[in-house]
Amino acid sequence: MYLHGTSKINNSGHLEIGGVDVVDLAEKFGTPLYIVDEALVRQRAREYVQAFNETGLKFQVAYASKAFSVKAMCVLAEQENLSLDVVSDGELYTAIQAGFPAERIHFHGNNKTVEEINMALEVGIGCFVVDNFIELHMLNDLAAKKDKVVNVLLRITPGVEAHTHDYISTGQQDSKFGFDLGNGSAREAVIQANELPQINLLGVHSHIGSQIFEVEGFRMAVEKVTQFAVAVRDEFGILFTVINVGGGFGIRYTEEDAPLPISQYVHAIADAIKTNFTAADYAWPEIWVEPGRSMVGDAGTTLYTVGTSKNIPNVRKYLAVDGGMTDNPRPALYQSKYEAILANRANEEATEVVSIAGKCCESGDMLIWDLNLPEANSGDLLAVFCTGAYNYAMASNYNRIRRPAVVFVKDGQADLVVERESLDDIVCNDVIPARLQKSSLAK
Ligand SMILES: Cc1ncc(COP(=O)(O)O)c(C=O)c1O
Ligand SMILES: N[C@@H](CCCC[NH3+])C(=O)O
Repeated sequence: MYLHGTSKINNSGHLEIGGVDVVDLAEKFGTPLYIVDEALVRQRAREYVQAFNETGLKFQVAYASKAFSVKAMCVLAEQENLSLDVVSDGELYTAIQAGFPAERIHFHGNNKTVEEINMALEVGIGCFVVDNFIELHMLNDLAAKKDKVVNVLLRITPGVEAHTHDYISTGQQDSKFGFDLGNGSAREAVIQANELPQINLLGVHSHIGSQIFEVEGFRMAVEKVTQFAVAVRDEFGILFTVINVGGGFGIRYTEEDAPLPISQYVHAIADAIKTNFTAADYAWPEIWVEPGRSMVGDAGTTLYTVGTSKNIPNVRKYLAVDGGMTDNPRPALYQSKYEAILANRANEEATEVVSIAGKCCESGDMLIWDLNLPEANSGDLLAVFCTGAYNYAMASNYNRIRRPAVVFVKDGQADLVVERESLDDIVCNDVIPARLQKSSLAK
């Protein structure tokens, strides 16, 4: 059994996270429950900041809030001196409501709306990561109406294919994101951005994919970006002062995963920047990164209550829990693998192999296939590890299932940061038009 961060098995044989017995958490907050190990999130943030401090480069570590965006997380990011990457008005609003400093917010997205851009202009965010020509001109026009000049990075697709799941590799040429480096559109974007009066071009952004375990892809991306920076300097005299290499740093979900220490990714990127820019006699730019998964992924644990089971002799035993693809769609989307234990009987020997099913009306609603566990009974607690990133963030109300609560645990204290949805929350946006109401139907 691999335990992340402050997780351990206590004297009662229960899983404990942040000094809190999860059996107590289940009693107090109910299940399913997302539990976030606050100390581990802070540790990850500090690993990034410390590693960058060692490089001597100017930097920003922008937490990719798409991984887990709630107000308490934005406060934590602020306290740890991170910047914030947002991709929608919802993520921006969450950050602003949490009091996150607007000037440290970077706005992403391949289809930002007029309303979203206006909102970002009004609150005065630090940087727009511009994805395409339509957005570039829209941003210039909207900024002109407010008499503002805005900082911009151009998102480019460097043509680097990360060795990861097809659906989450985004640096290759055939991608919906960004200006293509290979076909000249990135060059054209620089020319246009440079001519637009409200645009202050800082540099470029690239993101090669997610859950990446090697540094080679980042090195290659930096090399391509440097070549582009040099070409732009030599042709137009334009200098980039910021290079953003995105996120994608991998984490350990199961023993199959072998991520590198955060400092190794950081130093590889920094070294590549220094070497390439020095060789081109180019002043070192600031380096920005956007880690999401590696900031919060292994700090999250989802706690479920075991309900029913179905044994098909010589085939498989299914064990059903009170959540599923609604709180964790990743196994269904990406065939992602997770580790789990019986949290209230954590010291007991595994005696059988079971597959963990969710409660949705969907055969694909499986959380884990073939998990070794002690024989579980209804009422036992199952803890699934590494659910901090893209779980709450991607949760849905399919089957009108209520989204779970989220608690932060630290030093023996547990604090609710998101309340469990109520049945009233489920229907709160529903409207029955007058013509469908009972009185009109009766006519
Ligand atoms: C542009 C961009 N930045 C940052 C991230 C965060 O990636 P990760 O959570 O893998 O660090 C993503 C998602 O993959 C992204 O698309
Ligand atoms: N949502 C994906 C990765 C994020 C992609 C964002 N660009 C996951 O759960 O792994």
